[in-house]
Amino acid sequence: MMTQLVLIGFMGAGKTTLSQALGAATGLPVYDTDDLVAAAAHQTIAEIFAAEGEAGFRQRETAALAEALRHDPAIIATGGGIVTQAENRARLAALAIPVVQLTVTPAEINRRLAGTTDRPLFQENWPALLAARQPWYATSANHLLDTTGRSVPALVAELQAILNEKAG
Ligand SMILES: Nc1ncnc2c1ncn2[C@@H]1O[C@H](COP(=O)(O)OP(=O)(O)OP(=O)(O)O)[C@@H](O)[C@H]1O
Ligand SMILES: O=C(O)C1=C[C@@H](O)[C@@H](O)[C@H](O)C1
Ligand SMILES: [Mg+2]
Repeated sequence: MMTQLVLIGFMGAGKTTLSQALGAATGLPVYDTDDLVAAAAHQTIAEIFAAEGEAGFRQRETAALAEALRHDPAIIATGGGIVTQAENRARLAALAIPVVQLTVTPAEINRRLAGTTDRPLFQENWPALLAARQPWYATSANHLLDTTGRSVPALVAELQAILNEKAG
């Protein structure tokens, strides 16, 4: 049986946080493409960007998504830029499992990520990135979940309902 769920969305939308909380609530294993990339490279994401540029990181990330999807059951958190690659968008759009786009307002992204330095692209003109990616998240996902002002437990309950919908 397919028990998989993928979380996509912009930096700070809560993909990592909610994947961990959903994994804890369900006992399902969690795979985060950012962690898979860092583990395979034995480097942090910032180090990979510095050494290989964004292009090198994207190649590694595309491989990590394919790897994560080989696991079942699996709760899969992606990096915020997974949809920048046409190959990943096509892969996600073709999945017969829940692909949930997490959204959050720009003001709340700022609040959540203020002071962080571990996301190289958050240090740049991220509102322009968000605008460019918006249509790609939409075409890659089959569920939408707004996280703005909502607690992690409430959001986990929504994700569990999406998983159960699929199972039922
Ligand atoms: N529902 C929420 N309410 C308040 N804060 C949240 C919520 N979800 C996540 N956060 C906080 O926002 C920050 C970013 O969350 P997280 O790392 O899960 O985002 P992400 O979507 O995985 O980002 P990235 O694309 O960079 O991996 C964390 O400090 C986290 O605690
Ligand atoms: O939105 C992005 O492009 C990124 C998001 C993070 O999850 C990391 O994958 C990395 O910092 C790039
Ligand atoms: Mg994350």
